[in-house]
Amino acid sequence: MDRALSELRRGEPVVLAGEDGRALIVLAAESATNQGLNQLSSLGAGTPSLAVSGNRARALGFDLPAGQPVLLSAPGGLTAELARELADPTQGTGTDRPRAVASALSENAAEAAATLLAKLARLLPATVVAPLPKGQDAQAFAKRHDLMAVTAAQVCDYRRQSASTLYRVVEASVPLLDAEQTRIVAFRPSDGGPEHLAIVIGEPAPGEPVLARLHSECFTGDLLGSLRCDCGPQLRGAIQEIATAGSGVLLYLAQEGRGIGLLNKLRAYRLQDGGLDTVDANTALGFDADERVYLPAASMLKGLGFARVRLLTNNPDKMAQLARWGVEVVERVPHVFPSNGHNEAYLRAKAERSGHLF
Ligand SMILES: Nc1nc2c(ncn2[C@@H]2O[C@H](COP(=O)(O)OP(=O)(O)OP(=O)(O)O)[C@@H](O)[C@H]2O)c(=O)[nH]1
Ligand SMILES: [Zn+2]
Repeated sequence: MDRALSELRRGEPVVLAGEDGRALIVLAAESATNQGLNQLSSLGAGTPSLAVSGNRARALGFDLPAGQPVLLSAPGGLTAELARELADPTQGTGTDRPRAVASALSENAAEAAATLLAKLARLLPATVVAPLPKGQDAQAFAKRHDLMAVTAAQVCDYRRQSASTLYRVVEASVPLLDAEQTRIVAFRPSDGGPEHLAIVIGEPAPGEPVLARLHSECFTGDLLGSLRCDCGPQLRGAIQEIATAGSGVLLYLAQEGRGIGLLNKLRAYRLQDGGLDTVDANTALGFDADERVYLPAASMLKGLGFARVRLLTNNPDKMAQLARWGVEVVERVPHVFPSNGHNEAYLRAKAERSGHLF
């Protein structure tokens, strides 16, 4: 899977065997070149089309269900430029919709796995796809053409699989300005995927409910002090609050931009500057409003000996997901900071559209 993700990022095709018995040759729309599309045409059995999420299709103006994958075909032929424009609302003129014809696919179509594969590669959820010639075995075809091959089952199971293989790599003492008695415990999945950190302050007693904060990475807010969001104050505020309480743990989770990745978050910011709120910007790009998964967080907490938490959060989804993955949230501790003159609309959207409890 990780090799397939990196192939997609490099603009190389990957073979994907669907649950529906069909197999596709897949290119990520945002890294596709015309040379790649030609290669797809000559390898595949049909004209390449663009697979997008239902959210992206709706943003393009097609009246189709949000949750289903959609196939866009271009009557005049799909070029790399058109694929990118259809995939990326921050590119092009926004007048491409009439140049594409949309058809909704079933939820378990191989194209849905192709979209998820692009998301896992931290790319826009849109792929150029061509069906494998009839009667071809996906593995044998990939081997013959020196391509990576994955199955839809591997794609759909990737996050769970990755979280279940997280292991402790190293632990070191790192005194912090606001919490001198701090250690960082680093976790890595066995496939070499994203690493997550547990920042353990003081000596929380295993078995007792631990004061915990799940913090999703925010390069702009955490490191640069961006005023567009509330992440910086929430990060430092959590460290201070845990230190004041005596002990606790902050998980620093590698899921930037609510799981869409930093570059896509910057794309979402462009759309927000054009008038969309934080939720609509995500869906216009083709993502869900929130793509985060807290299974790695639950695995890390349990790995550290904590099955019960007092959770610093305003986000009900964090509590629901932790409970689902076997960590009991015995109490929610509100984690609210004053707005700063730039993030009012963002905070309002969190409360009104994402159900945050302010
Ligand atoms: N896609 C997207 N992500 C954003 C935006 N603003 C902030 N983020 C990301 O949102 C996440 C915020 O994470 P958290 O503070 O842990 O979560 P939260 O949902 O705000 O929940 P609580 O703070 O626990 O109440 C970080 O990954 C940020 O990078 C935005 O406009 N778009
Ligand atoms: Zn932020």
